[in-house]
Amino acid sequence: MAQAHPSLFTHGSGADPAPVGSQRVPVLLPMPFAGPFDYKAPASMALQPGDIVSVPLGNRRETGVVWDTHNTLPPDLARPPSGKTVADNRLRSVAERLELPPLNAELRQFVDWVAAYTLSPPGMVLAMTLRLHMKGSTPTPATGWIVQPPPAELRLTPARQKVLALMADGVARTTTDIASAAGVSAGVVKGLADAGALRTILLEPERPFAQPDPLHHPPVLEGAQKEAATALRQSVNARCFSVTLLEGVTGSGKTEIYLEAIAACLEQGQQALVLLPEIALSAQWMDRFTRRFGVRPAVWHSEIGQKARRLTWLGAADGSARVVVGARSALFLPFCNPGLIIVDEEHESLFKQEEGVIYNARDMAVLRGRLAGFPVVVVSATPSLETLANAEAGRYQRLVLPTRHGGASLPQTHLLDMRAAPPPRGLFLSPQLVEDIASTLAREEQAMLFLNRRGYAPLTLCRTCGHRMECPHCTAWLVEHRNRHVLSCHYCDHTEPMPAVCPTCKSEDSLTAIGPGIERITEEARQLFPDARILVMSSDTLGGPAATAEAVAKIARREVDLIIGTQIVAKGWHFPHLTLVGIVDADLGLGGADLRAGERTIQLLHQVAGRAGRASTPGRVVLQSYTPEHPVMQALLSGDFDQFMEQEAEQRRPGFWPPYGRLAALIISADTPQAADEAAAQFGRTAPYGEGIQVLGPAPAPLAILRGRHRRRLLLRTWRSIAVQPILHRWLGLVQVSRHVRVEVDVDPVSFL
Ligand SMILES: Nc1ncnc2c1ncn2[C@@H]1O[C@H](COP(=O)(O)OP(=O)(O)OP(=O)(O)O)[C@@H](O)[C@H]1O
Ligand SMILES: [Zn+2]
Repeated sequence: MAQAHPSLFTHGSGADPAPVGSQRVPVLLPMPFAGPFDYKAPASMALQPGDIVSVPLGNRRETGVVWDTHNTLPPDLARPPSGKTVADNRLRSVAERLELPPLNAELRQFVDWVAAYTLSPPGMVLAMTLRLHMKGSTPTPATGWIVQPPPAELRLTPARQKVLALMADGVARTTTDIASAAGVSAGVVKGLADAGALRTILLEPERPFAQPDPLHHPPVLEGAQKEAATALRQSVNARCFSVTLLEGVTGSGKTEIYLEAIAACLEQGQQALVLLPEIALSAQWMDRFTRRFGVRPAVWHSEIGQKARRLTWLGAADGSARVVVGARSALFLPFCNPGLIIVDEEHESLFKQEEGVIYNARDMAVLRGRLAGFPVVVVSATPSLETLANAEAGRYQRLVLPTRHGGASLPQTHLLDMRAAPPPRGLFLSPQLVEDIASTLAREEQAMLFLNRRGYAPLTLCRTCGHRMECPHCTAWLVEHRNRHVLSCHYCDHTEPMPAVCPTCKSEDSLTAIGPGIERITEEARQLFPDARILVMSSDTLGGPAATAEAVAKIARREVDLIIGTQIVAKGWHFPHLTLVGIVDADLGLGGADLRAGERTIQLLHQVAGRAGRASTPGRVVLQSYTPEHPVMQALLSGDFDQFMEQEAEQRRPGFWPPYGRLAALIISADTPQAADEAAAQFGRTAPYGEGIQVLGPAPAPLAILRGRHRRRLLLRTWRSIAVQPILHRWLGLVQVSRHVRVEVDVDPVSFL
């Protein structure tokens, strides 16, 4: 596995002669190299795989992990061997072993597999695991003292005897603690240490995590809930790999039920991880957890701050963080005793990381469970076709909660044909929907309008010359944000002031907003319902978790009448007084050639609809659509999600589209269209072929220019029985691209942009 140091890495101090009794170890660095580098270490360091070490690299010091010398990958995923071995006498030395818990074998294997599956450098996957306090200074953990058998000649003074009596219990203590507890000076402690009667030991790290109590407040379960909870508890108690799909209509108690699986996991002393698609929107979830277990869970996401990251990382590693709830990256925490992973809203595309290591956290959670031998539970009201196919094939167990908890009924759905009853010109809410909102507000119930589009208008057009305002760096229209008087690109950071005249024909007052974003819907709603208390929920208006939590609390306190929001409002919120959900543009998302456009639309709209009528008052959902005959609209109307998914399956099966076949995308990007075309053509010429193997493209990506880079795509499609990784390895090996061309590999693509 280990590969040669490029000469770059052996300059500087040069190689020291290998001392007798030194050990040769591969060290994986959190960087995009093809594999670990060999280093040498004095045998006295006694390095083991998993130890976190500091090593020289060029003239820097880097933190890495002693890696395994043997290959842990299955043949399908194995990489072609790389590099040659460096001679012993040219090896550089490991500088030190850091006082951090080692990465266990299960995690190292997981890193290797994820790297191999996604065709990423293993160091980049390791970086996700190490990403904590490694940058900058390593923390110096507190050290203390512990007794060891004293040498025979130890001189025993009364002060020393006091210390030894205190320390006889074997508990480690700091110098200060010993001095004050034994009533002696610090010098006495030092004297005993120098005499060999005490030795230093690392003190246990801080334990900031209170222990969740599985018996704190268990729910009363009946019927299907009880059966599902029992089945989940059995899976957890079996302590072996399994995957269970927990499927249930919105408001059926899925969260409540998987908390029971966590309780079972806690009861047997293991750790549980819960992955949520958007942890910043989890205020209500945290409260539920706290009610159930008496304490808050450990939290992991990109915005928790250095200290919290470090503590959670160490808590995962030493087992003191018993339950971690996090975004997808939490999957790479070094759990010492994992017993369960829950993937809530498993169908969410947010589980797919689209940059750096391109991976799907749901699928990799299943992999981690398989490698380490513990159960994984995937949860959804509208499972992905991938998961349904796994359930159908018997690979996943399937548990179903068919009804809402507490006798609440599912909302009634009404489909408004916008062709027959259009809104007034320039407006977007149809008379019927307006009437529904008015009567809901009159009953002092809450209503919600959903439109998955930020800003005021998605397109600004010159009425005189037809010029469209586009991003100078992307193939995308600029979105008007009227509150801020700017046009902004939703794919890059570009923002510009709203121009007064058309940039092309210089006409004044000719630029027109086309189509609605939620700002525009809000404007319309304010005119229609001047007395309503309106709350806008989008990432533009909610600055972060605290603001979101406050907004949610306001809704719960009934200080809001009408909620207007983007997909943020679709999340698992429980708003008991919300009885009407209006979907402004149900067709949005169905355009384009995305394989999963229909599936994704139904999942999103079903989830939004599920916010209505969750308590005693029944809910109502109004869908505004210009294509009411579309199968997605019909399925939303009938509520027959299963039937819709069966139709989806029938459409994908014959062409070997996932989940009945495999896909991998190559995304080629370059500074100029020529360079991109040239590289893409090379991949086209060397494209793999054979029975069950097909390559589509090269073709310009729908986002043909992104952040100034020109993008081309190729799509490899194979039969399910054919692994794409070896094909991709061979293919990538055939093409030499220039340094300015970037090739990204996306195995199991979710986005086709
Ligand atoms: N057995 C139970 N005892 C008491 N309350 C329950 C029980 N089951 C569910 N609930 C309550 O019913 C509401 C809906 O449950 P929950 O949020 O778990 O459903 P869900 O299926 O996860 O919903 P969604 O998919 O819409 O997020 C919650 O307020 C929850 O606390
Ligand atoms: Zn842009």
